[in-house]
Amino acid sequence: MTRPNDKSAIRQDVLSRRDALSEADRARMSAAMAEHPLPFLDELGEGPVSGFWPIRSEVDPRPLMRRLAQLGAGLCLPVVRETGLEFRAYAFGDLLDKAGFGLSEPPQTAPEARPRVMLAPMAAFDRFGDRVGYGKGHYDRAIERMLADGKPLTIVGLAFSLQEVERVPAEAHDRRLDWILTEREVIRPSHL
Ligand SMILES: Nc1nc2c(c(=O)[nH]1)N(C=O)[C@@H](CNc1ccc(C(=O)N[C@@H](CCC(=O)O)C(=O)O)cc1)CN2
Ligand SMILES: Nc1ncnc2c1ncn2[C@@H]1O[C@H](COP(=O)(O)OP(=O)(O)OP(=O)(O)O)[C@@H](O)[C@H]1O
Repeated sequence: MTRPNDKSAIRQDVLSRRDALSEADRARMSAAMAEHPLPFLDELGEGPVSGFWPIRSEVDPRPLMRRLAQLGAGLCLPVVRETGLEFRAYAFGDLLDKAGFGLSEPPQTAPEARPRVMLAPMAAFDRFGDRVGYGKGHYDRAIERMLADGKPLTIVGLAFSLQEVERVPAEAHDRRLDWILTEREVIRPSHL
């Protein structure tokens, strides 16, 4: 049996571990994460990559986003709306709006985008490809909505290796990750 509380206990535990990292360590590990051979390069020609603008002690996906942009990928970022997450185009240098929780988001004038590859923030993850987010179900619902158009979506979870747990109590609505990137490795989840 999986109760929602299992996830919040894991979230709290792992986030306090992540908060204990120094800013210098986070920067070093975020840079290392961008240096791996990337298994989803073929998909880059098919549509934009959604990144995110880091908050608090999150992994910083921007070194990886820069590399992807240099490889020719278009980028987009999430925007929180009443109706759920929306993705809007972003290029380095564009201005972002400040939003709640320390978020930075593209303005409503930026064109809407449907990512082909999604870099997903995670509070915790396991090797089976299950993730825990901030508990709002934003990403779970956005993934559901995107897949409804029948087109492919490659979901890549990003986190520091110390955010790995033995097993996330996954629920029916959770979509598994295709890849996981940490500062140490590229993980192909074993979908058991
Ligand atoms: N960088 C980044 N951008 C993102 C997300 C994310 O996880 N990371 N999101 C992913 O969905 C969406 C924003 N969702 C968020 C939902 C809740 C909180 C938040 O901080 N909530 C509570 C509790 C957090 C906690 O457990 O520590 C709070 O601050 O009180 C932040 C972002 C879209 N953009
Ligand atoms: N596809 C979905 N459709 C409807 N409700 C959903 C869906 N996905 C998640 N939810 C609801 O959202 C809430 C949070 O879900 P969950 O605990 O899985 O969030 P999370 O994985 O931590 O967050 P996130 O996906 O935002 O990173 C739950 O109450 C869940 O029922």
